[in-house]
Amino acid sequence: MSIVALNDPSVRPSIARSSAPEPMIQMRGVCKGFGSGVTRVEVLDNINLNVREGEFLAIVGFSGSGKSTFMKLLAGLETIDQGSLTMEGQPITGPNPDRGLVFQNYSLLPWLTVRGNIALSVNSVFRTWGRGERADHVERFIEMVGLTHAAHRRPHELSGGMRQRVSLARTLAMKPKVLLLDEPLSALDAMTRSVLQEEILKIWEEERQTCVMITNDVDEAILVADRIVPLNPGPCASLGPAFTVELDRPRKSSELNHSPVFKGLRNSVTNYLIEVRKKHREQEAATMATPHIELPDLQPQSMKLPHKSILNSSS
Ligand SMILES: Nc1ncnc2c1ncn2[C@@H]1O[C@H](COP(=O)(O)OP(=O)(O)OP(=O)(O)O)[C@@H](O)[C@H]1O
Repeated sequence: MSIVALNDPSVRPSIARSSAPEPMIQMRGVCKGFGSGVTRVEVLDNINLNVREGEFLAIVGFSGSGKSTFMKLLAGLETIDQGSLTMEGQPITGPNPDRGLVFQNYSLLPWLTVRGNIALSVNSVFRTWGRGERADHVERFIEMVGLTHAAHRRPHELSGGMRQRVSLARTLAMKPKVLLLDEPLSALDAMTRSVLQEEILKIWEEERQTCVMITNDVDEAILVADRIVPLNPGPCASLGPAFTVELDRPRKSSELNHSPVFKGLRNSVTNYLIEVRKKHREQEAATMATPHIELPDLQPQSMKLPHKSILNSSS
């Protein structure tokens, strides 16, 4: 396991080496906040990150730290306030089929079947392809996520895990250069989650797309990723040190549990997260501590009014 401090100014970023290939995604000094005036929230602060072509990168962090905001910036659904964010050297200014996003909440069209939902995306991206070619492509991705038997069903006839598979197939079928996975499995039960983790991994091993996955599950991050980067607690969340996952592929969760490398890495990442949260809470407590205020020595006055009889008008 090796650790590279991304935010440590003494560590030279990889772009400084002329022989290094240009990263697929590059973030430099990225800041993002919402609102204005007193309601302004600074969510992300000085984010610096390179994602290499073909790399599987996992971002782990706490709830509310800004993980979805981070992903929306990569997807082009939100724009940065400061810094630079590029893909293949070009600024990311809006959504693009080159960046496919899979959400936690699969937004499938309820009136279309599994096949129809996937075909809709395929038809919109591959307009120049012949009808047969597009249909074959759709079937290939239905098969890839193991839904051939349910291709004719509508979303309400599917389980949560099956819907998430459709969502994944729909995005994969558009052949994005970068796959963005925003906690795609967090709404699923442990068993389904574990099956889908291995499926995502299998598909990624076949396709080797650049992939950025957000997760709050350290074990999941180690199973899938080449590198794990923690997102420190917000507001003003910054990235922590990158942990390299030095485990051979293909990986299986049942086998990893016995690996000393896995256990060591899990301890390192978890300890980092615990420590950073503890520090954050201490800082919060220090800033929220009530200042000692000297009150003036005032004597209470009687607020009693002279006695009056109140007569009921109806009597
Ligand atoms: N459009 C928005 N307008 C105002 N504030 C926002 C907006 N989007 C996010 N925020 C705020 O930014 C902060 C981070 O939100 P975000 O959804 O990115 O966190 P998260 O880490 O994904 O959270 P969770 O794990 O709970 O989904 C929160 O305080 C949230 O209220």
